[in-house]
Amino acid sequence: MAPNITGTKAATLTAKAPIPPKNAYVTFLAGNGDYVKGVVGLAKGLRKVKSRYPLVVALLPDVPEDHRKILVEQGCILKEIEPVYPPENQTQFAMAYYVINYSKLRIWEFVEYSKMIYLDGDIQVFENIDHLFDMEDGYFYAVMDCFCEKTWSHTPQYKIGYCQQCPNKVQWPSQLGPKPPLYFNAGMFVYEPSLSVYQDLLTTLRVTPPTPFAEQDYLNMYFRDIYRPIPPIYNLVMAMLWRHPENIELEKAKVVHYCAAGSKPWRYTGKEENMEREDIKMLVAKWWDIYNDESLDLRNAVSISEEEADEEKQASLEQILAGLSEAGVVHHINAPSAA
Ligand SMILES: O=c1ccn([C@@H]2O[C@H](COP(=O)(O)OP(=O)(O)O)[C@@H](O)[C@H]2O)c(=O)[nH]1
Ligand SMILES: OC[C@H]1O[C@H](O[C@@H]2[C@@H](O)[C@H](O)[C@@H](O)[C@H](O)[C@@H]2O)[C@H](O)[C@@H](O)[C@H]1O
Ligand SMILES: [Mn+2]
Repeated sequence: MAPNITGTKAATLTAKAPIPPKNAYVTFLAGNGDYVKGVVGLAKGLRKVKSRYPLVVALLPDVPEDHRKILVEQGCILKEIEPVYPPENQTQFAMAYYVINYSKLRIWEFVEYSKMIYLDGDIQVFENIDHLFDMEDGYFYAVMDCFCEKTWSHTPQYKIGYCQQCPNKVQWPSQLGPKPPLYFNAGMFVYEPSLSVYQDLLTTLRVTPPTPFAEQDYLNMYFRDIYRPIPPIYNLVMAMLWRHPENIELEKAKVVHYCAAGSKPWRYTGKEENMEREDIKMLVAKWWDIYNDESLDLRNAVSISEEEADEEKQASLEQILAGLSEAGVVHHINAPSAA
């Protein structure tokens, strides 16, 4: 017969301790190519900045076993997802491979996490951004994109030279209708997983004609009413360096997005337009410094932190003993047995 517990004891027993919010970073990996290097670099970069949260990798079934093993060894949490395809279409995507990027939508299903920061695999985090998880709930946070690269030549804004990064340089002509709403780069965003939003994203996608920037266009349309721009230091869209240098303070960039043509560090040749710039060479070298830093591999980072913990324990023990002897307390430490 269970004891009859009443009053405050019952209340304390039944009152559940508030469940702390579970946050995580998440990235997306598809194919058996070299983007896995981007994800390894990202995992090591987050470790270097001592982020408190894990990196989840949403990966397509075509990611091979050896790549998965490498990611697990770097401490990533792997979650296999099924691809998401847009409705039948004749769209000319800005890059043909963008069609697989609709699969990013699966990350709204990761409801074991209360808030997540999505980062493309071609992104590196050079300073801790954990504080972004503390921003007000209920909004979609991301950095504004730029319309000046050739990849935008299909758009009216490109054709008239309008860009949201310098809205007063070329006025938006009223005959083209309302000015385009603020538009974010979908390589980095702060969002809250939700099954109802996830279902609605997939349902709405079925009746939304695809457009050149694939899921980036779609996410901009879908979250347009709750989108809140955050400063470019949280997603330096590389082309900003030559398109809008007046909006960029490179030394303050906490997150760098290697999205300009030819800037992927693991494929960098320096031959494409703008790739011979000193700032690009510096950013690519910074990415490789982290990727090649073996002390940031999980297997080494753990042993180093264990060593540091032992050293700290030893130091605090010596401090306590010093304090005791100052107070005249004689203490005996059994010498380790000679055996
Ligand atoms: O073959 C590919 C292409 C893309 N991606 C993932 O999809 C993201 C978006 O593609 P990408 O960054 O190349 O687009 P960009 O930002 O350069 O336009 C990448 O960062 C990767 O996380 C991938 O894993 N394998
Ligand atoms: O699938 C569409 C992609 O669109 C975006 O790519 C960039 C890239 O194309 C640059 O070259 C452009 O200059 C930039 O504007 C554009 O946003 C996202 O970074 C990527 O994560 C993904 O959403
Ligand atoms: Mn990218």
